[in-house]
Amino acid sequence: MNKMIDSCSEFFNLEQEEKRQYKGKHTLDPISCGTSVDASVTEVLFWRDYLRVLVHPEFHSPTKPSGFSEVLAEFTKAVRRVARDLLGGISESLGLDSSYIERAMNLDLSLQLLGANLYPPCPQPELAMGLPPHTDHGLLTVLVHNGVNGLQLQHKGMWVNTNIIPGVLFVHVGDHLEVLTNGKYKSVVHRAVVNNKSTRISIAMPHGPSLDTVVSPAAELLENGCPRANYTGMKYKDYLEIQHKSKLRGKTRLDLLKI
Ligand SMILES: O=C(O)CCC(=O)C(=O)O
Ligand SMILES: [Fe+2]
Repeated sequence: MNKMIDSCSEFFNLEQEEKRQYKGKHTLDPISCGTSVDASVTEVLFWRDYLRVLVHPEFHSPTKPSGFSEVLAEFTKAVRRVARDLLGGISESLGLDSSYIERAMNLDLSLQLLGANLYPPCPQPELAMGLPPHTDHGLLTVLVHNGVNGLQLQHKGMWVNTNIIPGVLFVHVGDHLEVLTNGKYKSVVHRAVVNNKSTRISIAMPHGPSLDTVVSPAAELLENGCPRANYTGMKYKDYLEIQHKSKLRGKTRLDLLKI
């Protein structure tokens, strides 16, 4: 985990020239990096550099810094194993077979992303935001950071600071687990704030279904006592396209699927 954080730090320290080749424009570009969120759709800038890499089902990696791709490959595999185990446990918690989500979401071809964020110290942190309030699109996101806090979760209308112990994997629920479970699991609205002392690095790894899976509430969950589906189905890939074009704000994209 520390090796992955160090490698991301080295990537962010590369010369602009070397990073320029990764100026991705489309949501499924294998590698993209830049500043803020996506300057083409967001007029407000955020205090953040990012690197976004598609790591599964096809593995991609920047070629520099040296050793990056080996560290990323190992991290990708280890984190995917954790996410799959958790999804097995979540299936059971819903009274379903432990392999239910794995099969229904076609996890052998699951979309897994590396989302690395760098938040440098900000002279006026009260006037800036690292990442605006949003939910993640996948089933689960596994997050680690370099020990500098900054992630806040929305709970009952209030922002709650997280205090993530270094070395711990922090996991939150994404939009598609909310849809699949018909709202039994709720995706978490979160944001990243910045500070004026230390650089923060976070690595978020969203795990989704396969791109062509149409996700709708599991029929098995609608049979017993829950009379109707609260969400319409949508292909995961189409949802990602919509998300890419919209401004990051709270749960607005999930509202599109609510019946
Ligand atoms: O930096 C953080 O803690 C949050 C990152 C995040 O929410 C994301 O990359 O989706
Ligand atoms: Fe997020």
